[in-house]
Amino acid sequence: MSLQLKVCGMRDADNILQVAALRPAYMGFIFYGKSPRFVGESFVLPAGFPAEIKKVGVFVNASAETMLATAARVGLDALQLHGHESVEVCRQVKAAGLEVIKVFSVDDDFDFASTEPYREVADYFLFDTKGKLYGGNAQTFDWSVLRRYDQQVPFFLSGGLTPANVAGAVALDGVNLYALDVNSGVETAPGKKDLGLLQELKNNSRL
Ligand SMILES: O=C(O)c1ccccc1NCC(=O)[C@H](O)[C@H](O)COP(=O)(O)O
Repeated sequence: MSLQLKVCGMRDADNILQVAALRPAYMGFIFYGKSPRFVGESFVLPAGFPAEIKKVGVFVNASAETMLATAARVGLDALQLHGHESVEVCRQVKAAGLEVIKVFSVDDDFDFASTEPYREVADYFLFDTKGKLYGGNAQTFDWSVLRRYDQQVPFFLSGGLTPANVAGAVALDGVNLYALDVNSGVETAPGKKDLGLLQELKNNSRL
């Protein structure tokens, strides 16, 4: 399986369709009211959104009921759980037929054993940089810690990816890397992706 790309934190209809034309495998929409990229309560996808791009709802400590209602209304394919969601919440999401991407905030001392309870209920893990915010911290972590991860669940790598550093992420070998997740590193303002930066990131990563 070749490395996949997820573009996260999309919001505006025109920008969504422009980025969709570059065909990332996943696009993420943030349903967390305290994020500067919050899509709002009545978000809908613009007409013409390509069916082959997986639509990911990003949530922080929301109830399974709330998330599943949003997923059904918007037509989401996957949920990215960015808070302290329990294994049971992940199980309910998976049982509803959605992909589960469980997020872990990583620093030098991160203990990958904390992911183990989630391995039966997560399709993917997402390793993001531990920072002040739940997500969108625009900082990388030391990717060499990923060598300590030896489980079967494939992961998204996230946190501070930019056109300048993405080649280093692609070059990580011997780790169970499934996809790269980009956000603020290709923005001109929160939620607004720059097509030139995104194309540069794609060129530099050959994604
Ligand atoms: O981006 C946000 O504002 C955000 C807020 C709360 C939870 C998650 C959020 N983003 C989710 C993502 O998947 C980001 O792509 C990820 O955190 C990396 O962001 P960045 O460091 O800006 O590339």
